Amino acid sequence: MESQHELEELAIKLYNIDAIKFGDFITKTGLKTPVYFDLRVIVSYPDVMELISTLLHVTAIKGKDFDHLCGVPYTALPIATLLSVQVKKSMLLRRKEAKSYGTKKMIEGHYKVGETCLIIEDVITSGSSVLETTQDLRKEGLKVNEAVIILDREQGGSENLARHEVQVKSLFTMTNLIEILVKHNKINIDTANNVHSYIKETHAPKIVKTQDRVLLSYEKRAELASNAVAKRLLTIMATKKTNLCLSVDLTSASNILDVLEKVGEHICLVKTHVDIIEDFTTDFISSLKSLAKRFNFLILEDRKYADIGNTVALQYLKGIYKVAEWADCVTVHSLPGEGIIKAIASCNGVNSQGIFLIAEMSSEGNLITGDYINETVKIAEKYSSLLTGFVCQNRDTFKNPGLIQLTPGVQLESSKDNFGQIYNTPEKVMLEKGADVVVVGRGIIAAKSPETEVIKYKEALWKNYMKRVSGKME
Ligand SMILES: O=c1ccn([C@@H]2O[C@H](COP(=O)(O)O)[C@@H](O)[C@H]2O)c(=O)[nH]1
Repeated sequence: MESQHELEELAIKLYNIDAIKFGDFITKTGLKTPVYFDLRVIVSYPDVMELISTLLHVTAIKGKDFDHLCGVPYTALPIATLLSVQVKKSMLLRRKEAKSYGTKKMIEGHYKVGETCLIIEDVITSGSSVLETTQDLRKEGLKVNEAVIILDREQGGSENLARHEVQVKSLFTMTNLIEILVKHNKINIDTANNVHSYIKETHAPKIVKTQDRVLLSYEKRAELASNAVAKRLLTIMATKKTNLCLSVDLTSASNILDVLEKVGEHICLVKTHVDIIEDFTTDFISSLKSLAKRFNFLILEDRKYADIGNTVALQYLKGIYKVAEWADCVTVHSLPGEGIIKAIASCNGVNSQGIFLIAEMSSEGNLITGDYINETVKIAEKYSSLLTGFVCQNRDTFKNPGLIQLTPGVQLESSKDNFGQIYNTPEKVMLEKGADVVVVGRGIIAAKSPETEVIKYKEALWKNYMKRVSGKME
């Protein structure tokens, strides 16, 4: 097979069936793009499906030694099926949600620990979907080191995956696909140049070189995040221009809703301790969720789970609070080990999931040691697509720019409360301590006018965020 000729034929077919569109589009993470790929339509075109699987076979798979194939759900599933038949290798199916009955398996099919699995995907941008599938397969003891892709958007996906030891081989990069379309007069040179500039602006090697996460903008960090909640939170922060999380540590449901009504437009996240509410009802949750939707903020239940996995799964799903049904994310101690993360992950499908792992605490005399912090970060690296970030106090605690540093213990003046809570200023946590999202509780809710106070915090935090991303830190 003359693969260049066939590749060009495929590019033209994809254009003709509207799998490639040019214009002004918004990506899943809320960013603008001049080109959009929708490869879901290919299932309606058997000739395109056949050409794709033949090309993937000939140019990317032939000669590779592997035991199984696994398509990233959903678009790549039929392609993986065709390939499995063509190359006579077994296929594995990764569920997006664990079954709620029976085996609760994430991976279907027959396999043995230590066997290798090749991943098949249609398009990669940040590489997060490939990474999620990789991590689920690795959890089962399978070896995953390669992914075969139809199109690499050249926005950092292959570099991110390489950092997780997954090598990417693609049929097209966005650059060569555009060249083919120009060559065959499908698009003009202006459209092509527009896409080239976009690739230059958004290509991630620049980002990868700048290892210091605190110098990157929240928009860029959203692209690098592999956890869906981290992506949403960073996008909200960038859109609303706020990195303030309000800790509504109030015991009356109506007081919580009143405060949120007044300050909702200024926050990106609300942090609850649901078990301190004396008049908790499911109506309260409905009102909380509708405020979150109206003002575009996420909900973090600061439950600080710390038991064995099985108990934590029950605490998260059951009881009167049913946290999994309404919280976008929860806080979790690393003390019991990685089982606690697996337990929360096994409950998925109930709500979009995020976990903030507690690496450090703001209280004086806490017992967390340097070794404990290092081991906590190691767990996080293993499960980075399940983690939204860390609750921590220092910029050196972790490096991964796709994770978020949530820092409590903040008031406008440095001080302490009567029980050892240590407060740093917005300037200090943003410029010295590396905070991304800053938690403020009593500084706002105990103020005479929370609606005035919230603006002071929001502005002080944002001013210092701008300072650090513009490189104007002293
Ligand atoms: O290390 C930690 C972890 C969590 N918190 C929580 O944050 C708020 C802080 O409230 P303030 O009124 O601003 O002190 C509170 O809900 C804590 O449970 C923390 O302070 N430190």
